Amino acid sequence: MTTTAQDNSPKKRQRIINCVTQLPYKIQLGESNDDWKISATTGNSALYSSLEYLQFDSTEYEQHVVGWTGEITRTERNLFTREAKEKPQDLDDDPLYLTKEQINGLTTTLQDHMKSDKEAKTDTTQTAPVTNNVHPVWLLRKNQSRWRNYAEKVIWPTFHYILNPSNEGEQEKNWWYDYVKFNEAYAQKIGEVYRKGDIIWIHDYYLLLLPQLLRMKFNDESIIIGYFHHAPWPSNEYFRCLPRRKQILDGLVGANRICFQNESFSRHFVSSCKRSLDATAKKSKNSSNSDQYQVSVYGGDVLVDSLPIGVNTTQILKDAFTKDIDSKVLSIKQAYQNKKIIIGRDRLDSVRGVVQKLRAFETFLAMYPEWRDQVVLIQVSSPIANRNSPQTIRLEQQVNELVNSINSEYGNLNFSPVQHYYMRIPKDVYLSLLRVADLCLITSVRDGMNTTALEYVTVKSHMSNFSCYGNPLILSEFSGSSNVLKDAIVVNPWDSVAVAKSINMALKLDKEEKSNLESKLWKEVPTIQDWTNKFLSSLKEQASSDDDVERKMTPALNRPVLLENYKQAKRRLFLFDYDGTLTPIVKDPAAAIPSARLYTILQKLCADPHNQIWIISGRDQKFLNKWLGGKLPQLGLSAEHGCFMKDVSCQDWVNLTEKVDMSWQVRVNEVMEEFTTRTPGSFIERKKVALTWHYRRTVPELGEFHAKELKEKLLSFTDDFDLEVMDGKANIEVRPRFVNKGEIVKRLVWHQHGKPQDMLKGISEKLPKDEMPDFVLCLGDDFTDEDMFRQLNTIETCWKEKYPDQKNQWGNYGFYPVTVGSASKKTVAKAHLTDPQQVLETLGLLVGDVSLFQSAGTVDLDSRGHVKNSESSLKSKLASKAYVMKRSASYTGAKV
Ligand SMILES: O=P(O)(O)OC[C@H]1O[C@H](O[C@H]2O[C@H](CO)[C@@H](O)[C@H](O)[C@H]2O)[C@H](O)[C@@H](O)[C@@H]1O
Ligand SMILES: [Mg+2]
Repeated sequence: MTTTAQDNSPKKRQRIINCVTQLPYKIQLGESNDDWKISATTGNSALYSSLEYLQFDSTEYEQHVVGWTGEITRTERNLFTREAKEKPQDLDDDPLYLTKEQINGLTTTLQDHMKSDKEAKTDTTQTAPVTNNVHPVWLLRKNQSRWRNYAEKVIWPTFHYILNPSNEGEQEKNWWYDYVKFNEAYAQKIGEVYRKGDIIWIHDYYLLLLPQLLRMKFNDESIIIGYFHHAPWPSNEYFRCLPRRKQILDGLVGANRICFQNESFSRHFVSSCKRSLDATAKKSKNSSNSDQYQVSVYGGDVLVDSLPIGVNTTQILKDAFTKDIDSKVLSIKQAYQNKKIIIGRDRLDSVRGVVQKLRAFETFLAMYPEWRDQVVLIQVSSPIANRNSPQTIRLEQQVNELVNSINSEYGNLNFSPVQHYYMRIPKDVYLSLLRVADLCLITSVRDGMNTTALEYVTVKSHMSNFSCYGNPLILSEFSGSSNVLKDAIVVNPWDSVAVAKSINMALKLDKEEKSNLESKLWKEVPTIQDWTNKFLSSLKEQASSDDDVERKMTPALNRPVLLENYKQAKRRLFLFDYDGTLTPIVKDPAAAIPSARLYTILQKLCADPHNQIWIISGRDQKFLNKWLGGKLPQLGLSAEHGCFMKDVSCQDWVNLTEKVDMSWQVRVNEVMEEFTTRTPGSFIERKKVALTWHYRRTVPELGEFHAKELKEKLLSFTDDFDLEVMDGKANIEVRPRFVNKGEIVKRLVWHQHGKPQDMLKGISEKLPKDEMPDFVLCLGDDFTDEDMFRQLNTIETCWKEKYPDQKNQWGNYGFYPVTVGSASKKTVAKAHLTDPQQVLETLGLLVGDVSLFQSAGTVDLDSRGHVKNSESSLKSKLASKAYVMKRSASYTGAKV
């Protein structure tokens, strides 16, 4: 018998960086500025129980939580009782200048809090405690709720099918800038925490830009980012109303996996990507037999699917069946003796359907007089944060009016059929209500997942003394939960009569019918442990499958560095491809003409004497002259992938292929014509030298199939002529091998900056470094542009040897070879921008045409959300110092 040695060493756990909108704590600051009060927040119970599970019970993962501190409020002591209570101070006016020590102090307090939670909650020591695992995002500024505005006032309504007139006015623009900064602040914090091999998990719609920002930040091809969307995702007809729809989608598709609460939300998302990003998608089934999509966008792939969130069923049952709650259940029962109890608990906002519920209940009492005086509806409505908005005030009025009218119509001096509590209730009261209920009524008109429904079914799965087992649930078909709890009594909340009939039917169910329903429903409740593990293990799988194929992810272009380098450089060279880089790809080549915005930006770039701008394209001279050279003679042009050149501020073209034998054109043309006849919709673009066969307008499958065949046929004889056959974007191009875009780049970089070109002369590698460019931005989208990037990389290697001491402050020579397309595209470029729109935004940034916060990833921020080293950042630092001095003086009695 052989024995195997047991490995007792602790297993290395997979690190997870879990990014949530807000840490699960409410943070209050006492008058002394050092006295922190930390308590658990309410809401988001499902998500926070997933954090708890990873924190306390998971042996497989080491969790690090990154989250905003939330609005920090101040407390003051009551003079008589000495009790601390929230100061009714306007948060908008509190600048919250905290010193580094105070911030560190609070971070430690939060970490200790988490640790003591662990000690209190676990009785096992199977996992090593991770102490430094709470990483607060500090965004201390006046008006702390500013960070919520865009998410809550623009995104949330649209995602819940509420269209507010958006005029992209000043206010909304500022909200957007704050939203961008909020996401940037997370990227920065994650930058401090991230280690190679970590999995990053991002939650919900406050952080839609974060996936792409992280790609931009980390030069780590193996980084795995998962995003879970807790809210509904609307149909594209709604989503496309968002003025920033493209930036939002661009931000999200930086993730490897995007997951939703149900299949219809993921379908809507895919449709938004198809319409707004021109993405394609392949549908299949995942291991749980639900739809998943491989969405190809900007040449890379993202996995999109759904996984409904769950609740911590074990904990709920443990908490709900205690002696204390038994006695609470009994008191409620006694208060409503011989009456059926219907319960509802919702946030009072326009989508939770409280108004619909009350209308349905009113209809029920009208339709079924026999139930009057026999049924009570206990409705708990919790107030939302922004109670002062006109919509909320109107909603409160509507609810009050309905409650009053039902109670005056169907109640009497001793009894009111609707008991409305407009307040937040403690957990034990909530659990008592779930237990005591004969029926739970959920009539939301839109939600992602209604956890009350899941918690109710969980509680009803348990036998207890009060014959509360298995009571039914009425659930709105518009709630995300109806996709999960398929055996609930599903209703349309807008149809009061149908809901009334369902209430009647539900209350009349006998014990056996109820028990049957519950046993089906109970099986349908997902647990939070399962949800967390499934989500993370699929990300782990993705990470390991990507290891196999040695996936290389290209980081997004670091725009703060680019901008800084641009400002400092004196000899700037721009090398731009045209189609797919400066203009989007369109069906008809003749229609791909420069936009007014492109002209403006090129004009501004050209106007700076430090800049030399070249367009290096596959297009012919005629096209480039007509649309670019003719309008901006300062541009240098190169046509047909390097066959022709026109220097900056010069009219004449030089043909670099003059001495080449062109007899191959006849043969290539013949073959291309044969394929054009066989492939309806295809055509040949005949340039001076190159020939291009286009198949964008064919039936896609046929075009692709014939393109492959054509390429093989051309390759069989092109070697004899030393030709290159290139796979372009829905085209096959042929041109002489010895010219390519890389050759042009070589000539332009190894050149005295600003001096005219001698096109027929070779290059000299003996030039002093300070006569050549100190900033080269090279942008291209296509296979042929790789020659440019490769050339720049070669020159960089050469310069490293030749001029090792002449690097700039970033440790390089200012070369930016950037591909236009997704991060997962195969390229030798060092960075990527997603599409021509992002190209223009980036160039706009350089010429001061675009605000720093128009799009994400343009600047670095300080911990208060100011641009690092900017005037406002410095001002804020000074104000903070003055504030701290004043405070300490007021404590010591000294004068400042
Ligand atoms: O080097 P580029 O400036 O990127 O030019 C490459 C080719 O672009 C053009 O074709 C491509 O763009 C068309 C317009 O969007 C599109 O309809 C076509 O399917 C693409 O292949 C151009 O027609 C070619 O001559 C260029 O070589
Ligand atoms: Mg191109």
